[in-house]
Amino acid sequence: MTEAAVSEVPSEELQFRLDGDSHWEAGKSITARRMARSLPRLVGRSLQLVWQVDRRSVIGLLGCQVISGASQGMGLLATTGTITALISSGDVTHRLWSAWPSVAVMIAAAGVRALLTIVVTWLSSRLAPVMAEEAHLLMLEASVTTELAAYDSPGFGDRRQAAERGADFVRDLLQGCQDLISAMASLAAGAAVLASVHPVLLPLLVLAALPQGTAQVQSAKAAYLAVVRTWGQRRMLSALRWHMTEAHTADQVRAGTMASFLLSTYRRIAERVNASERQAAGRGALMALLGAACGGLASGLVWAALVMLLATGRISVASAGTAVLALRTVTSSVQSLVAGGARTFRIGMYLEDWSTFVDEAGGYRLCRGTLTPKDPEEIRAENLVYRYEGSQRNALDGVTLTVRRGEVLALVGENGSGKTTLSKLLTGLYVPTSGSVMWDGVDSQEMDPLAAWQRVAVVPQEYARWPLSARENITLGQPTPGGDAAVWAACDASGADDVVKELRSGLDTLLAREWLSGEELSGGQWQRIAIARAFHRPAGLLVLDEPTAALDPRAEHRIFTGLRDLAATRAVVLVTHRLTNVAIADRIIVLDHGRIAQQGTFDELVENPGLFSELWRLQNDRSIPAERTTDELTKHTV
Ligand SMILES: Nc1ncnc2c1ncn2[C@@H]1O[C@H](COP(=O)(O)OP(=O)(O)OP(=O)(O)O)[C@@H](O)[C@H]1O
Repeated sequence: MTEAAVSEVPSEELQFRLDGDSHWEAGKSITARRMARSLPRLVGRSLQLVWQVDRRSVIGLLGCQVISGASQGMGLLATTGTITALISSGDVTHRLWSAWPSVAVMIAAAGVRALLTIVVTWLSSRLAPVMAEEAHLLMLEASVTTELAAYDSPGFGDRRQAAERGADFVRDLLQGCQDLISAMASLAAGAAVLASVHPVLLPLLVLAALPQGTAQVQSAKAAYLAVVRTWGQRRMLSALRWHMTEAHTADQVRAGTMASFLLSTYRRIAERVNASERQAAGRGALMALLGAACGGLASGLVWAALVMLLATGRISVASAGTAVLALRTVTSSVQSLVAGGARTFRIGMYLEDWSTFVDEAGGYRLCRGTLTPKDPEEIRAENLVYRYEGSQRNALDGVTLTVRRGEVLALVGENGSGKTTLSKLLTGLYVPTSGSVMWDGVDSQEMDPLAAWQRVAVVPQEYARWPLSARENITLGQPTPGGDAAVWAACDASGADDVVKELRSGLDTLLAREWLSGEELSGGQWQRIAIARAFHRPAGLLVLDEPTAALDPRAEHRIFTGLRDLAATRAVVLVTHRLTNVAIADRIIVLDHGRIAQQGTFDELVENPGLFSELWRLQNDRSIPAERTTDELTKHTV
């Protein structure tokens, strides 16, 4: 695409923002007060997480912080004793002897704090990775228990991505909480000492911290919003990175000489993301400047108050000395508190995304019935309507059909006519928008979905190439009582036996050459493994969606000659464009724009005029090659 062509693209297309994306709006409405209210809950949630994995370390951490705060208070109080002894009358030796106990307390307090800091660092570094892993696991758990339809929903990807980022931040939250607790402990110790010197000093100090606190919270919010605003663009960058570096597109990037186009597209999007971040950084710096100016003025007021108190004789010189030290402690703890609070506020926003996703599974938690189905004898679709979320039209519109055990039902039709969607509804992967799918009279929505899917075996158009052993690729980690004999039987029926026998360690061979020095298979060999996977599954409903697209004629023939035997104990739904293959089916359903256009046996459909016979004629039209004579073909071959 040329630069001129790019500039004509509507700007909303370049945002990669989805319809129904409420994240941005939600982000904008975050207020410091709302966050302050939800922070204790989020901190509680993280503590609960860490409590589950290592409660002894949590108790240790909290204990260390309390003791550290107490020893800091003792050290500060001992300062008054030290100064009083040093400035009292008498000879130097006597004054030093009187100061000694207070000095000993100060040294001991500093020693204890130094030791505790090391223990806290050790405990935190043990806990942080465990917490992060646990947070990711909870998120993965939520992801795999969503309805499949979630993945068709605008906004779900955003929520999942936000939750993933939140899970990354859980580790930082621990550090944030540590800093907060430690700052609070120091503050409490310093504040107690300061209040004992004179009660007016403390409120003045809190006042001095407020402008900086507000500024930091505002710049944290601006930084968060900059990330949310560019969410879609970041996702596009990540997709481009994936496509530019992974093996599955490496040949096309090269053969299509796409490298410079992809790099310039990446650079252009990255620039937009950077611009947004720069804007947020500028806003943050301005806020910090304002906060520091106001905070500086207020701090000056505190010091002036201290001087006034000393000058008017309201506090002694020793107390003033203590107050100076306490003020420094309290000032630095208030600053840590404000900075830590703002950081935790920012982390909290990400954590809110994670927490909401984990609680609600992105709004798509599987929530159907509890009935445990058996292998179905009969599956009936009644007036089935399905519309993908965000789509303007129905993918299926009023489909009624029945498929029984022992039967092969073929679904044919042009691209986009609804075959795959229908097969996903029959297996209970999708629930209908209206109408019903009944397994032996039980509505698919009333069945326990996991129990129902155990009764289903699917060869999808795009099958997974799991980076696992050949055996696990076939059993999907669920071996049957038949063990390896059952695996070999499935391989035999699918033609995967020839593939597995060639592998260096047979079924034990790792099929992940690219990453893990295993062996790699060709496209057709992978498809044989995918078919073996479905044949191995003891399921009453077998769905084959273009199962032989990558197979050679011998392998394809083997599959279709064995299919009737497989159908003896199963209901088989076959989706294919190769109409010669559907001759094997007992019944053929022809779909057109989501509706049933025709149905019948192969012979009936071929003989009667209609969509099927038209497609059949086109597929068997030899007129194009027939125009070239055998001589011509031979000439080309030579
Ligand atoms: N995830 C999705 N989100 C929105 N619309 C979708 C989605 N998947 C499919 N569709 C739409 O639903 C309709 C039916 O698609 P489906 O995949 O069922 O067709 P198909 O007959 O299997 O096509 P093909 O022969 O190309 O595999 C199409 O118009 C398609 O655009």
